[in-house]
Amino acid sequence: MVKAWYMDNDLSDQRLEHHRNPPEFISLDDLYKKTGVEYFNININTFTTDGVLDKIKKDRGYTYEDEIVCSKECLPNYEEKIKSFIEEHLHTDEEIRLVLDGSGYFDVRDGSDHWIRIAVSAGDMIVIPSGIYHRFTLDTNNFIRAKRFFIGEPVWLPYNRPADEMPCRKDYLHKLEKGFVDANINVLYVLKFLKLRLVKTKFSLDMAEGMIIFTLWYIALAYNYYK
Ligand SMILES: CSCCC(=O)/C(O)=C/O
Ligand SMILES: [Fe+2]
Ligand code: NI
Repeated sequence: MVKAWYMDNDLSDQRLEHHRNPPEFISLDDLYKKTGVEYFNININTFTTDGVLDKIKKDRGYTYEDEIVCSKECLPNYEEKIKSFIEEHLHTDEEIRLVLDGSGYFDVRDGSDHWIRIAVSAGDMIVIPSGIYHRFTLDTNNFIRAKRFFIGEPVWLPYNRPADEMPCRKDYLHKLEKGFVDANINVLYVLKFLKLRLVKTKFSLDMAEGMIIFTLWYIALAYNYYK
């Protein structure tokens, strides 16, 4: 089960946990609010048939998938790859991983540039937004097997920090400033308010529902246009 915490500033072996003293854990809600990192819990025993992963893939347009195994035996150019994963970097696209076996740490920077460590193991699926500075390391088990997803043709290229002038970085900072959750909460408040008003003005519940679906559709269109 995933856990996330703020890291200490100790630069020794990155495969260790690196808790602060005392430890400062962070909930998945706060992780999303502070970084935009999303989390899904997937049942790895049933995911090929239960439809949960299929729905996520369909909703989010993940058209490509493959598997990566990080271990000395299985990863070509192991030392080099492990070194590049732990370098602080960003990508122009989301980094989407579903852990099937083993474990590891994804570290992401929050808005104040502090490292948050996300400990992932089997069943943990995380979506790291494009433009966020992050890194990956194996833990002391030295093994992880994960699915990688992508929208369209995969681009794995990391851009090491500093990459502050990249459009995806500016875009990410803009989203961070606006607040990852506030936008969703605002929409929910608007819809709740709308439903109350419509029902109060003697609209039938069905018509109110219809108006809300129309509003949602309109908001989605506007969002896609302006994002
Ligand atoms: C478990 S996936 C290996 C790490 C990786 O692919 C990546 O891009 C880290 O930033
Ligand atoms: Fe990455
Ligand atoms: Ni990467």
